[in-house]
Amino acid sequence: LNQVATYYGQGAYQQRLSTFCAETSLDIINVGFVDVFPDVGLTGWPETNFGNQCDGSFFVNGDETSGLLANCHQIMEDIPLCQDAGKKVFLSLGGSAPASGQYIASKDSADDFADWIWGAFGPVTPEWTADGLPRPFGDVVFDGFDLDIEWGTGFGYGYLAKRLRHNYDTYRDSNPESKNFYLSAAPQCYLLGNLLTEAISYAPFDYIWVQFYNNPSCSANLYADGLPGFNFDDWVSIITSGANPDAKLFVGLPAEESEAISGYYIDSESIESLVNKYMNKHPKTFGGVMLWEATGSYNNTDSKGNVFSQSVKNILVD
Ligand SMILES: CNC(=N)NC(=O)NC
Repeated sequence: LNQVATYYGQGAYQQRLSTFCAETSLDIINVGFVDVFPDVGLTGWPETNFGNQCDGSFFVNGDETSGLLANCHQIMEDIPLCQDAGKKVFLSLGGSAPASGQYIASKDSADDFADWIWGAFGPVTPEWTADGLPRPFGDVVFDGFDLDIEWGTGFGYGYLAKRLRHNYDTYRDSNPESKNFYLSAAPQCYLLGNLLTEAISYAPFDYIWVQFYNNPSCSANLYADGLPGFNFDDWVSIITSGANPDAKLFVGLPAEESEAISGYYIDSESIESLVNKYMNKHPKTFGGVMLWEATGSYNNTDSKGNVFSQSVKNILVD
């Protein structure tokens, strides 16, 4: 079924996550971000940033203060509400800042990073807690992990994704009753020098939400303006020739005018035309729409009082 995905964690004056758990149009919520990776993180741990949602205290690692937020109680309390409402909640790695944060030094450190993320944010294991390692969201178990890679050289992200998949598969082999886990990625829409296309060819992602905004050569506004360049077809080819040819491709779009560079927001009429064309052109690969981001969508209501994600959902399912 065509789904709506969004991001939560960086919205201006955002409300707690439960507000968006109650939004029936949202199917997948990416909570962002793990914005600094261990090779460059304080004390060798990843660092996190969830906007206005935490109390500013950080975990201590040995006798050093890390950059890992320790008290984000509202997010911890609310993720189960979203999951009970049938939504998938992913933890997003990356984000748009800091530029220096998304560095992976080697394959070994990519594997170590994946193991750390799995231990801290995946299923609760006695070993992890016995080692006194942190569970920033307690017993909350994310449904998957998202790579929102905006910076770096491209190195390591495929290894990171593949190791996460390995960890899922190993865990499910010994816990066959456990829920499924998912991998997603949010590449920019340009192809030359793209930081995630190699990872997509190497590791089996389940969802690819391409950022068809803020990029002059390939964004959705070109389609809306009747101009060439919108490259959804190219992304279908990348996915169908990648490690998971059945991955779903989402059209990534701004949720309101102010959440993208001027000119890149397209309205629901344009989205309806674009969705109708590409959903029918690629029925197997078309998966839905991703909106950046939840608070912007919530503030962007139409004449009928529908928030933007609801307008988009109505287009997808009608
Ligand atoms: C300002 N940062 C972003 N727009 N980031 C994204 O859209 N990530 C999917």
